[in-house]
Formats: sequence, structure tokens, C-alpha cells
Amino acid sequence: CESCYSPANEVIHERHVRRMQPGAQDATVGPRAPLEWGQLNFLHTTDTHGWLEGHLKEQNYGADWGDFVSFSRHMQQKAGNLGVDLLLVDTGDLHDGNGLSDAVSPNGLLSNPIFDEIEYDVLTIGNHELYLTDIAYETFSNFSKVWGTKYVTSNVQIINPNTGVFEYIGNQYRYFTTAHGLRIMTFGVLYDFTGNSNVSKVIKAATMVQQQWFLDAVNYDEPIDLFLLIGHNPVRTTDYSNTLGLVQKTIRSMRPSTPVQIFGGHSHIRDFQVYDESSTALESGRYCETLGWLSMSGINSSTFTGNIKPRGVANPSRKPSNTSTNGLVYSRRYLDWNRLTFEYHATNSQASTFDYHSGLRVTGDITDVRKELNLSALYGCAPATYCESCQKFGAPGNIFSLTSIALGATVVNASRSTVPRYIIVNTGSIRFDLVKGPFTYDDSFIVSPFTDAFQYIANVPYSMAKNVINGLNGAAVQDKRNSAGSLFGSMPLPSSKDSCLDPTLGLEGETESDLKARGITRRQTTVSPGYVTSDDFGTDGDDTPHSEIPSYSQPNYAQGNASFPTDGTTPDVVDVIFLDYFASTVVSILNKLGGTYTIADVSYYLDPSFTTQSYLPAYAKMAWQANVPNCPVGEGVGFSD
Ligand SMILES: Nc1ccn([C@@H]2O[C@H](COP(=O)(O)O)[C@@H](O)[C@H]2O)c(=O)n1
Ligand SMILES: [Zn+2]
Ligand SMILES: [Zn+2]
Repeated sequence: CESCYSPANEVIHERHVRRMQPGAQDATVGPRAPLEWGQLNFLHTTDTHGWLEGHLKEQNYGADWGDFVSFSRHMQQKAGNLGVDLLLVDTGDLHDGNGLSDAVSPNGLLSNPIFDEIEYDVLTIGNHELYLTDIAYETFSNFSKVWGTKYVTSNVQIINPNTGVFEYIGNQYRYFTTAHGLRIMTFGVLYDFTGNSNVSKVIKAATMVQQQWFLDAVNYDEPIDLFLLIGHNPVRTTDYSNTLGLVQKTIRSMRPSTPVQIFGGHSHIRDFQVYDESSTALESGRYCETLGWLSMSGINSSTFTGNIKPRGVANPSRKPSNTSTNGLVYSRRYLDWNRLTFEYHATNSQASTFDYHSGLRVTGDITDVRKELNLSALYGCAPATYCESCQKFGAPGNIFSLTSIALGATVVNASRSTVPRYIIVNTGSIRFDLVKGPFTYDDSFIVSPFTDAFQYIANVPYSMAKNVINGLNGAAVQDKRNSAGSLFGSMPLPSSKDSCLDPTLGLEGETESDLKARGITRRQTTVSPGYVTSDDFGTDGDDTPHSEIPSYSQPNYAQGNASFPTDGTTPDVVDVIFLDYFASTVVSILNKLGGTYTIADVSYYLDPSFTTQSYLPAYAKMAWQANVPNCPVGEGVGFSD
């Protein structure tokens, strides 16, 4: 940057450099309109998966957690000024997807304290807090203690290591009164997850809704103005993982007219569903790409002291259905996670600049942790971009074309290197696109964060082995994929100057003619590719309009191979290599194909320290290191440290 550096404002400089990416457009379309503020308002995050540094390679999602700290403080201040309530909600999955959370053991050790800088009112647990025992205990011993009564895990327990007895990781429910007097009962419900390690227990929703404590909480002896049902749980009731519908129905059967406001996650999409005339549900994407906004008015409460229709701002106006007569009205919005968006919606909070000291400090903490973990260390320079879903499976730019080559080249047991082999991974193990240009230590977690190890069954008859991949892809699915965005379609946003709004952006409530009166004619704007969401309220939920990114469905499993004869002949037997994550599924597929295998036939193909986190770095060192001196940093890529 030309002007922002001085030793005294190193943090601003660092962040500014991170945003001044080559190739930035002159102008692009920002938020479409100011937010509608109601009696009760929510900001919602979910499935952050450690992306607190923001998207360093996509300015469209380029804000970091420090920017979110400043934004949330502005919104709290604004809520106070308007005389309304604002609640901050998170619905889990804090790890597995970024170096900031995953380059330490246990995951989250350094990123959770950064995450904790947001003043959440209620939070709940995700499945990624429960796969591994050390992470489950980090969540129980540290995270849940930081959040106390605000951490609500209504159906998740863990063995207390001191007593040996199962207890709730957080609280079963939270009953609280808002700043303006609304009385709220909160439940936090994880979907019926079964992949947890054996120290935790996920009580099925169908069981939970029959438990006496739950029935007592719904029939609480204090008045309830609204049920706040949060869950790491897709909101769409047709999603096979959804159990929020059952919980909502149970509450509704006992409380016919009390509003139930639902926040979900896990399927990584933007979504909003109307459940009934006083229940709606919002899901706010993934990976710090989306900040969810929901506002509502018309809640009946004898103790509410605030404004039902705050003045000087737009108000929610949508009824859940055309025939609703109960007076409840709603608005929902999916905000793109960038400074332009945050600065636009933070206006009029009476603060003269956007950045709070607390926000700048958090940005500085992120920079420090990135340095400490050496996250920008380079493995190699990727010659092209490989995407998860923007290209057909099998296309050269599809990431599973790359993994197929990388697996063949790196998953090699020296003592069996001449035995032909198939190497199979679940496509859900890949979490993000791999971008042309520098492939860093951080990127290795972004693309393939899990620590699933390579197992195998030796000498499987070729006639059987060649059909395993099809069997897996046709077999009952234990895996789930849901990808909502793609780097392929992302475009950088213009950098908005620190502490200074883009002058072409209107202030809240300003029309085009107001702008003209201030001498501002907007520059030609460009709609960038990104989220195009359709939900129960229609197609106006995306705060920033985008053009649609192509999205192709992918199979659940993909494979590479190596050491097959090159003369066109077929081998008699091959090694079938797969991840321990789905070993039992492979055994059952082989048996369906005529085998008589048991899990005792499965052993490690490589040392279990070589995992799904290892093979892409190994491949990058092998194939992409020579490109490093000429690496095109100009592909929207820059380093923050
Ligand atoms: N060891 C693991 C754990 C999970 N996965 C993949 O992640 C998916 C769940 O992720 P969410 O963010 O949606 O909760 C799961 O379905 C697997 O695809 C994995 O590969 N290895
Ligand atoms: Zn997730
Ligand atoms: Zn999840």
C-alpha cells in the first residue's frame, strides 16, 4: 500500500497488504440495501472450520475475525441505539479446514481463544468437536468452561475424566432475559451423529424430546416469549440429517403459539425455511464466507421494553405465509464476509471509524499465530487451479483428477511398490479448491485437513478389486457432500480503505439521487460470481447479488492407481488401499462382490502418521517445487506474513 505503513500501525498495514491483491476490480456490486431491523435481531455464524484469518485468496470473503469483532461491536451499539435486541449465535464445527485451527494439537488450541473474542449469546457443538478424543476433551475442559451457560449441548455428553461419569459437555438448555426484556428458552441439538469417539455420547433427538428434563424445560415454570432452537443440524426438513423438525414439532405440540426461532448448520449452505406461522429457520453457509442475519417483530411479551418497529431503519415485513394473522414478521439476509459489507452495514453506529481496538488486536493475534505456526511456508507452486465441484468429475481441472495422480505418486509402501494398487479416498475428505500458485502449509489444511490413515487388503483378485469403487459409489452412503461455493468463480473485491468507506457506496438509507446530490456517480459495477440462493422467502436473501457458479455433483469416492502393467495385460491380484475412515464399508463391498473378508484382513499400508493431511504436501514437494521461482503470485494470491 502507498500510505498505510508506519511502525505504529503495523497491524493495519499487515491487513491492508493482505487485501491489496493484484487483479482487484475497480468496482463491484456491494450490499443491495440496508438491513431490516426488528424487535429481535440475530447475527449467525456456523461451520467456521478455523477460517478466522478470512479467505486470503478471495477478497469476496476477505474479512478476518478481527473485522468481525469490530462489526459485531458496531451492530451491538446500533441495536442499543435503536432500542432493540441483538443476539449472536454460533452453531459449531470450529476445526478441520484451516491451518490456524489444525496446525496444532489438539486442533483449536490457538484458534479457539481468537474465536472467543466474539460476544456470543448462545453457541452449540458440531460433529467436528467430537470425532477425536483429544479435541472432545479440549472442547469440554476449555471451550465449554469459557462459555459457561451460553454453551448449550442438549443432546451431547462426555465422560468426565475425573468422575468417569457421562455429563453434558455444555448445558442442557439456557433460559435468559434479553437486554430489552424478552424471555428466551434455548436448546442446542446436534443431528444424530454417530462418528464420535467413544468418550462422548450423542442422544438421538427422538429420545431427547421424550426426556423429562426437556419436557420440563418446554413447560418451564417461568414465562417464555420465544424458543431459540439452535443446532449443528441442517435446517431443511427434507435433509436426511435434519432433526430440528422433530424438536420444533414437539415444542409446537406443547406450546401452540410461542415463536420458535431456529438456527442450523452442518450442510454448509445458505438456507431459510418456514416451519409454521411462528417458526422459521436460518442456515448461514460455511468457512467465514457468510454471516447470517435474521430479524423479527411481533413477539408477544409483557416484559419487552424496547421498540417493535425501530425508527430510521427498514423493518422486517415478511409474514411466514400469506395467511398468517399472528402479527409476526421476519427478514433474513446472507452477508458476504468482507470489509465492504461490514463497513456498509455498520454505518450510523455513531463511531467515527470502523476498526475498534479490540478488532485490530484480534487481527494482530491472527497474524501472530500464523507466524508462530509458519502457515505461509511453501510446499510448491500449483500449475493450475483444481476445483471441487465447478468442473465435471474426470475433467483436468477437477480436484479429483489431481488427487488421483497425487495418491498414485505418494501412497507407496516400499516393500510392495511393484504390486498394482488402487488407492481410494472419500471425496468428502477434500474440503476446498486448490488454487493455482503458491501451495502453502496453510493450504494443505484448507484442501485436505483430516488425519485419516491409509489401510489396505493385500492381493485382492483383480476381478473383484476393479469393482470396489463402483460398489462404494453405489453403496449406501456413509458420507455426505455439500459444497456451496467455488474459488473458480470467485473474484476479488476492491480493497476498501481501512477506517474509510468506499466513497461510491451509499450510506444507509441513501438513494441514487442522494448520492448524486453528494456529487457521487457510481462507477460501472460488476456482478461477481458467488452465492445465488433460493430459499422459502425467494431469491432476495443474498446481501450482495452474484452470478451463479457452475456446480457439478461428484461421486462419494474417488481413486488413484499405480504399478499396473503397462503392456495392456491385467494383473491377477492387486492391493486395495483405502482410508481407515471407511474401512468397514470397503470390507462389506468386497463381500458383496463375492469376497469373504473381515476387518481382520485390514492392516495399515503405510505408517498411520502418513494421512490425508500428508499426501498433497508430499506430491507438491515432488512435482511443484521446480515452479517456485516463477510462481504466479498474481492469481489473487498474496501472503499476510
Ligand atoms: N475423519 C474425517 C471426518 C470427516 N470427514 C468428512 O467430513 C464430513 C463432515 O463434515 P461437516 O463439516 O459437514 O460436518 C464427512 O461427511 C466426511 O466427508 C472425513 O473425510 N474424515
Ligand atoms: Zn461443517
Ligand atoms: Zn458438521
